[in-house]
Amino acid sequence: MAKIVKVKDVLIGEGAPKICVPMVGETLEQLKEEATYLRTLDLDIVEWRVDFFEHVEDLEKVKAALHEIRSILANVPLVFTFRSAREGGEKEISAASYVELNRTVAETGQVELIDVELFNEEADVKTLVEAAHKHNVYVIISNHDFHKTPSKEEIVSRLRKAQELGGDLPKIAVMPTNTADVLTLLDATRTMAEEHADRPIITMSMAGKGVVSRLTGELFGSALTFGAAKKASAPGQIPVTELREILTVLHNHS
Ligand SMILES: O=C1C[C@@](O)(C(=O)O)C[C@@H](O)[C@@H]1O
Repeated sequence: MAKIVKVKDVLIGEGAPKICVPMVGETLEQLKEEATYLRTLDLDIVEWRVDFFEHVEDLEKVKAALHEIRSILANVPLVFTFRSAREGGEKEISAASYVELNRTVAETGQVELIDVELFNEEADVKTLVEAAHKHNVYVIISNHDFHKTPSKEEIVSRLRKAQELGGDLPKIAVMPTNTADVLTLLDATRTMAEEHADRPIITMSMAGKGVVSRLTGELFGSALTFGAAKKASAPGQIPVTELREILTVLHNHS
């Protein structure tokens, strides 16, 4: 893992994993409250999980909400994520709407990163990477399996594909059914980070069994981890204050 991704003042890929906290508000009021609360926490990056937003299919309302969120968050880097229902999110939209939504937001210049799911048409992924990069927006290319943990080879191959497609931060989240699955994810992370990646990667094993993978990224090669504020966006996210303490202990003693 060589290159560092610098997002505003945050260096992803250097030192302890950076902490990203999702916003999951459904209304503009809830989002404003959430953003205000997040400003009081020790975190590095905020993710807007726009699939929770009641007006996600109205681009004007998405842009207006983004404007408000951006002004509250000030200099905190923001990831824009529409997580599809098939990958553990709240809603499903057409491929055309997905591209339009992400392209429009990337063009506003009000987010630093967008999350694009790997399992879209390859041409759509490429279009979004190009559009984002044109506006100096980084791209997380992500994949989620909420039911199982694929083999090590499959995890590495998906991360490599995300890298090949131009993702600045290849990411995968998988569900363990036993502790061996957690080891599979950690081993895949180590192999990808040490042997194939020329950029930071993000991995996690979800739910209770997988919590350890959200803490040990510095050792095994995952550069960013998701923590919860009031409400988690996926199983296994621990409160952000505890997360920072553990990451710091592991950083200072490794
Ligand atoms: O992809 C991810 C990772 C995640 O699913 C997690 O397991 O922490 C949480 C999501 O909000 C985010 O978009």
